[in-house]
Amino acid sequence: MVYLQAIVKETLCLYPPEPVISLRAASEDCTLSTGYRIPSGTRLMVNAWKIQRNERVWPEPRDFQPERFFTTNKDTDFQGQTFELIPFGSGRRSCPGVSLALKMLHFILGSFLHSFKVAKLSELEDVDMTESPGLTNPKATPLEVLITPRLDSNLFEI
Ligand code: HEM
Repeated sequence: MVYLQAIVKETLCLYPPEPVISLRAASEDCTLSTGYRIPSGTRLMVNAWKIQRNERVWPEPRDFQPERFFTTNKDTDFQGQTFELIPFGSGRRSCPGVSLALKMLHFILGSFLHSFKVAKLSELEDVDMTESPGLTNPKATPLEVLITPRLDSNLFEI
């Protein structure tokens, strides 16, 4: 279960369902470390997708490496205080559904993988993970996989 939780973290890191977090307004003047000056009142959108692939923060950011959450990023969580991983946002308007979402993701993914084997259509071709523009980070090509029951077939009879 610990490894499955790391897989969910890595998935929400590489493919945040809300890649650009909605509007905020700067409450006071500030200057970012990159030198940008942001006057008070400026409307801002936070690009979580970009932050979560920033190589200054994440080693090999484009590789799918759930194990990073046991080593280099073991203290990174979804509480909104580790700003390199913010798929649920941060602060007063962060996602109130985070606990429910994580419980459901772990439960559904765990039950699904326990019950079914999932395979690619072709051993020779990788799954196309290209993303396309959209509010919810849709994939460019719909996912097609082969799903076969792992458990005895009479367990699926009603
Ligand atoms: C993987 C699942 C989910 C993800 C990635 C997600 C992500 C987000 C993000 C990024 C925001 C904006 C946060 C911000 O502006 O800082 C948000 C807001 C919100 N989410 Fe979620 N969410 C998920 C599931 C859920 C669930 C299960 C519920 C409810 C049962 C929920 C209810 C809400 C609500 C009501 C807001 C608006 C909060 C506000 O504006 O004050 N979300 N979510």
